[in-house]
Amino acid sequence: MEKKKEVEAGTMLPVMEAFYTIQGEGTFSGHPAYFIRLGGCDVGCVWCDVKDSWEAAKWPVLTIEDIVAEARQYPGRKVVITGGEPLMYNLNPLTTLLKKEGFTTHIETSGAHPFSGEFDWVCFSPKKFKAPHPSIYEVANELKVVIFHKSDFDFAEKHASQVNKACKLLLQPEWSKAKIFTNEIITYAKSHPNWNISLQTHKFMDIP
Ligand SMILES: C[S@@+](CC[C@H](N)C(=O)[O-])C[C@H]1O[C@@H](n2cnc3c(N)ncnc32)[C@H](O)[C@@H]1O
Ligand SMILES: Nc1nc2[nH]cc(C(=O)O)c2c(=O)[nH]1
Ligand code: SF4
Ligand SMILES: [Mg+2]
Repeated sequence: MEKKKEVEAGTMLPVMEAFYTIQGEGTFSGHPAYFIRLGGCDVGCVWCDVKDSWEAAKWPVLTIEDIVAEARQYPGRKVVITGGEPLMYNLNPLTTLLKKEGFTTHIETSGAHPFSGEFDWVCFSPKKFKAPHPSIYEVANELKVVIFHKSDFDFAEKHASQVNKACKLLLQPEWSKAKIFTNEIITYAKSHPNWNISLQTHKFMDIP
């Protein structure tokens, strides 16, 4: 099969980078995990911290067998699929293989494309720049809203009203605005205790 067809089928995927680190954000913050960062994103967040990932064509296209073989080199068995926007791709073949090899599968997504893949943990981080696809709301395990502007608290509540009942609710300061918004987020969580705070702890630790 030619590469383009393989990518459409999800049997080959553009990989910007893959690295073994500590999950810095969300419910699993502090847990060792192997990150697979897929290339390509069409959401266009002004404050995105990996704008380099946006152009899919820049990154090598690898077979899912090679991607999983690399992950197996490390002792951890949690894999986080991120990007870019990983749901631009059919993630069924990659996650099926990861699970067959004994990995627990997590995803970081804006939800802007139809959901695919078999995941143990779904982090849904909706964006104003491209509306989520309806398929994400019932599968999300955590709703992680980045706070960049005052209006993002209302945006967070709007999405909280649409996710499933078990979904955890997290507010994460946008990194460059953290000085301004962290106090507001603390005040908000104390008065709306259904919300918890997520920080990008890997940036404080200066690790990938
Ligand atoms: C780079 S994104 C990749 C996955 C997917 N495209 C998404 O946005 O969820 C990974 C996580 O980082 C968050 N993020 C990106 N830039 C950020 C920033 N400047 N400050 C705080 N969080 C950020 C996103 O909201 C998302 O939860
Ligand atoms: N350590 C670490 N934790 C993370 N959690 C989500 C990340 C992401 O970019 O998806 C990320 C990341 O880039 N590094
Ligand atoms: S959806 Fe994710 S990868 Fe895409 S621009 Fe936004 S933060 Fe960056
Ligand atoms: Mg990151």
